[in-house]
Amino acid sequence: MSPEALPLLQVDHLDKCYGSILGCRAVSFDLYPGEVLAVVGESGSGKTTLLNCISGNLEVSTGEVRYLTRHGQRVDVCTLPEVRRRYLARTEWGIVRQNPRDGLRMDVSAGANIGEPLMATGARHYGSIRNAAQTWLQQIEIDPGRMDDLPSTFSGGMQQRLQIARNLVTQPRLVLMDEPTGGLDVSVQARLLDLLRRLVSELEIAVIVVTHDLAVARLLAHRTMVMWRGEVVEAGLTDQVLDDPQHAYTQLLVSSVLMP
Ligand SMILES: Nc1ncnc2c1ncn2[C@@H]1O[C@H](COP(=O)(O)OP(=O)(O)OP(=O)(O)O)[C@@H](O)[C@H]1O
Repeated sequence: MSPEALPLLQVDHLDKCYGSILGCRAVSFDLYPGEVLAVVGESGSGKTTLLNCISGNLEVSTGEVRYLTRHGQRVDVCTLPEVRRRYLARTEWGIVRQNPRDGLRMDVSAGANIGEPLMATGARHYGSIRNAAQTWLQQIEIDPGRMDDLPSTFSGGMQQRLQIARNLVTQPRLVLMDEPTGGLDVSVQARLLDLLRRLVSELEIAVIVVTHDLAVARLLAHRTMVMWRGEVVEAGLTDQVLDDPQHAYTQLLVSSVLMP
């Protein structure tokens, strides 16, 4: 991350209410190119609401989400016409969902799951698409010999790695991840986290990762933001937030992990 870089994303006083229910309130932060931000907090604290507002999948109540495109144009995701938002989602963003089945096409092969986003961004040469799929399968430690197998024949951890490859193959600039290791065995989680850490740093992607697992924040994120009841109660460098929490809720969150 270069010190003079402009923020890739600027979230400014974002509020989201579902009728009378608060989703999130007054959320503001900047995210720089190549930076990984963890959003942590208990269930119902507003993490997914925030992520969905940032991706434009959920209409905000008030506030702005400004994104700097590859072409140097700053756009407000909240007011961007649907067609332009879809274009950005296809060409500049990735979204990794907790359940790989929500982020994969289960009725096409593993290779096609990786090849499709490439085709959607203009790749046409069958041989090079297949080569790229093969290289990515190797990257995510899946035997390229399984290229023509359906994702349903893969384990949960393999499916999640495939979803990650499907999202990263187009070299997005911003990836949003919602509990990417949730629902996996601890040993599978550790392997996935290692892989994510390597890929994110090699490809210099900016990431917002929503998690209730502080170990995920510790391993992946440069900065961590703590949410409680829809609001950000603490934010800073991950080590600082987790080793020296200032807010009572963060202290509780950190100490509850330390308890046997
Ligand atoms: N579609 C909806 N309609 C009404 N209220 C909602 C809706 N989605 C979320 N909420 C409410 O918004 C608040 C924040 O929920 P959100 O799902 O963003 O939290 P979260 O931190 O992501 O929780 P989890 O970790 O369980 O996914 C909660 O009170 C929730 O009940």
